[in-house]
Amino acid sequence: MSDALLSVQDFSVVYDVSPPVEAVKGVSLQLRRGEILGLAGESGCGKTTLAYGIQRLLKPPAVITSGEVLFHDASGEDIDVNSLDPEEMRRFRWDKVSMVFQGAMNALNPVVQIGRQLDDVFQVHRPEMSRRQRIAEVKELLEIVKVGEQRIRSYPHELSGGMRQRVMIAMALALRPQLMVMDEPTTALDVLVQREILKQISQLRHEFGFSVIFITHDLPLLLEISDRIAIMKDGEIVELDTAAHIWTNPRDEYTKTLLASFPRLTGERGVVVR
Ligand SMILES: Nc1ncnc2c1ncn2[C@@H]1O[C@H](COP(=O)(O)OP(=O)(O)OP(=O)(O)O)[C@@H](O)[C@H]1O
Repeated sequence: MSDALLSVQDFSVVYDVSPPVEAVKGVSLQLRRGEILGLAGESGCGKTTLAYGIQRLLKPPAVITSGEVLFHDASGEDIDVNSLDPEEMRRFRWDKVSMVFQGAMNALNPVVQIGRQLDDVFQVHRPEMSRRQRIAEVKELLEIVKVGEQRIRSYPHELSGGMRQRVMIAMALALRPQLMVMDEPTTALDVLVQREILKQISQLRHEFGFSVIFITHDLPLLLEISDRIAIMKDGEIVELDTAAHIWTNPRDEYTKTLLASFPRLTGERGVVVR
């Protein structure tokens, strides 16, 4: 596929405990450049293990037992993620991929102004930038995520939960990654704030061209935001299709069960403009 960003082939992860847990079993998928791929499925089906595993973020007792992960870099180079040494892996994670975790907004340092925390990202990873350039970038980022540059000197506690999560998204965007992995990024927020943020993520990926892997057990939410959705069950992807097809024409029995477990309030799909 010419517009693929990530190709995952026969990827398996086992937690080496007694008895061993086969958390991800022979998963293959391709993520396209600029798309939002939703990863859905009930708790424990392996979503997080898969998303972390393809970035090699898992720790023992997790063992990757099979699989290839190829990152098709914007430069044209194909990067075999499994073959990177620790230093290359560290740089790969910062330069190409970024993560937004559930409750990430609580990860901000409470005693440091948010502008300063964003500035730190550039100081560490773009040491060649001048102070003036960094401040300009930080202000721009705060504008992009609609926090507003006037908040540059705010402390986290002076911001709402939604605003803090936007700051975390700004941080994830800072180095212009090609892939953003979001693990239940808006779960802790109320529904309206959540929608606003999702809408913005969707617009930003058009603007900046990054792809998103969006993990949640909230299938209705995924139907709104995703281009395609992978449904996981017991470590396997049982169906992968466009959000429209999953909604109107689910083929797998488990997908149907999952859809039926959510009330259909409006009968229509989609509040978020994709
Ligand atoms: N450190 C661990 N040791 C042993 N088993 C684990 C470990 N971490 C996860 N598992 C098991 O691996 C399976 C997949 O877990 P995973 O967290 O990837 O699922 P998930 O779909 O992301 O769930 P959730 O939505 O609850 O986060 C589960 O059966 C879980 O119990």
